Amino acid sequence: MDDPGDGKNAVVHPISQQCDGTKPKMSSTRMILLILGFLSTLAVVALIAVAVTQNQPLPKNIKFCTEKGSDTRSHSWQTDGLCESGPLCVMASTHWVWFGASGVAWALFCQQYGIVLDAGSSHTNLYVYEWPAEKENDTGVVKQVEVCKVEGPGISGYSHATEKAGPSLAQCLQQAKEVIPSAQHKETPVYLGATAGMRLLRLQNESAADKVLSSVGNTLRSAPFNFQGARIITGQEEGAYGWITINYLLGNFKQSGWKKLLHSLKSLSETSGALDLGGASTQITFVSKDLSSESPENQLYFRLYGKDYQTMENSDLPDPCFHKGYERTINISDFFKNPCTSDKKKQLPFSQLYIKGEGDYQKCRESIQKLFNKSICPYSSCSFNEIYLPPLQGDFGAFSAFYFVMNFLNLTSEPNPFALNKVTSTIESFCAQPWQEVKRAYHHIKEKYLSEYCFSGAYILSLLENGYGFTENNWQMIHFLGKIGSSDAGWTLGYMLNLTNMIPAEEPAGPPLSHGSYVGLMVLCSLVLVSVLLFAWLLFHKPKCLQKGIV
Ligand SMILES: Nc1ccn([C@@H]2O[C@H](COP(=O)(O)OP(=O)(O)OP(=O)(O)O)[C@@H](O)[C@H]2O)c(=O)n1
Ligand SMILES: [Ca+2]
Repeated sequence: MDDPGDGKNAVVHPISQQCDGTKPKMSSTRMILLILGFLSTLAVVALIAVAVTQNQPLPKNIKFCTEKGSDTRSHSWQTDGLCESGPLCVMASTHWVWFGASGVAWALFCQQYGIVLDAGSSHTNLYVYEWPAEKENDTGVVKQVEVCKVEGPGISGYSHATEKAGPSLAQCLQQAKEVIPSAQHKETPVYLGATAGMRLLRLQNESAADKVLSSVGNTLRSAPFNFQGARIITGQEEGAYGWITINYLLGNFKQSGWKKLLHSLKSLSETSGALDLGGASTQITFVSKDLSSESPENQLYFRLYGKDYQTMENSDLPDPCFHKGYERTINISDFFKNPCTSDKKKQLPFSQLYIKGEGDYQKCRESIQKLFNKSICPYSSCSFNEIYLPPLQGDFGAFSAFYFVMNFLNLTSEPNPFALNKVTSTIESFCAQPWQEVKRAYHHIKEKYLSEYCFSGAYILSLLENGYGFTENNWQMIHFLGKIGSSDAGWTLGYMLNLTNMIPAEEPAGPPLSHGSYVGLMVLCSLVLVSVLLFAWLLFHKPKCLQKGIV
């Protein structure tokens, strides 16, 4: 700035030439005006362009509430018809959430819901998931808000009364209706996926399996939700969706992660493998360094059902995998009924078997080991039973029965997992406890589960060590997980993410600039505009003020 108090000391500046009464030449004034006009226009255009581009609606990611509804829970939102017509919604409830688009436009988004029923071999679980609609492609935003355990057996258990399979789900559907605001019911997708129990029933009795599916389909169709199908999923899908679930919940797909998932299989080594053990099947899923799969599915799936049985001379069957003092009677006809044992059917002179526990971990483990046939492998490496298994790699999240059993035995120590020898010795000493003692100590636990923890512990160790080849060295790469955050580890979340297109086919659409660059550019453009205007103002007003100073 020129010194207004002392004309002599005034800094000589093109503008100050006017203070001397010297008129600037017309051509240079016009030139300056032209430059100023050009710069202002440029700054205004840049400001508008940056703002418009940055705040463009992101088509796939945005959903608006469409109906008026009532809300019973603090994290759900009432909606208003205005939301149907455009991005501008009117706030009608204190529960509403407003998202500002950098001061240019405002929009309201509400919660979305999805329901998945996991129709397992032993039971059915209904899960309700919730996420803010506008963020559906962000990892970690989908959360389990409810789980309901269906009373009674798994749906495959209704093979003799197929019409009862559907109604068995009614109570959990009612619970879902209460959890999800009624305005959202119509647009809430509901999926049912049936696993090993139904796969086995389909092999045994296809028409019964169809009738069960049709019964559950009818019940789900008559619920107020958006029914999307009830089907039997393959073991490969179960493994893959379990893998998606845990990696989604662990945040391994965050931002660049989705890109990694889609574009660079190499960087997927940063994901966790998934180990699932159900009542009638088990899956291992992980990303292998070996990208050229020798096995077409590049995943492995196998069914394991029941236990090995021994030469039977009489109807007493000593079983080392049950506690000493434990007894159970089973019908031979039931035993040979399922497809995994039917080819071993024998004519026996008795109709029932009396299982008598021996509580011998070593013997139990040896019997189980015989299930894993490692003698033939048509590939460079196998788990067992001729199933391709590339070298193990990275961390693994182990859930379902892996978790139930390890959790019961207090062997799920995180973040410092127990060493393999500690796990083995714990299971061994648990198996050695007499049944009466076990029952007394754990009277609060369902007898069916309790009686099988010794077998399940030995089975898990056989599967992981002899089957998959985990050793003392990489055992601690296995993390036994029940939940991650508020969501259960399992295939259902991954299934829903896939079917609702929340696993984007390409990197999620986002604003072209990062927030920092956007703010920086806006500030820069604004500064240019302000400077230009200030310059223009000085150009036209300074003479007077300076003249005042000189007078
Ligand atoms: N609290 C629990 C719940 C289940 N289990 C046992 O864990 C096994 C697996 O249960 P789950 O994962 O629910 O199996 P499903 O999904 O029904 O079976 P699948 O996936 O094979 O269809 C069952 O044998 C059950 O006895 C357990 O020990 N403790
Ligand atoms: Ca399961």
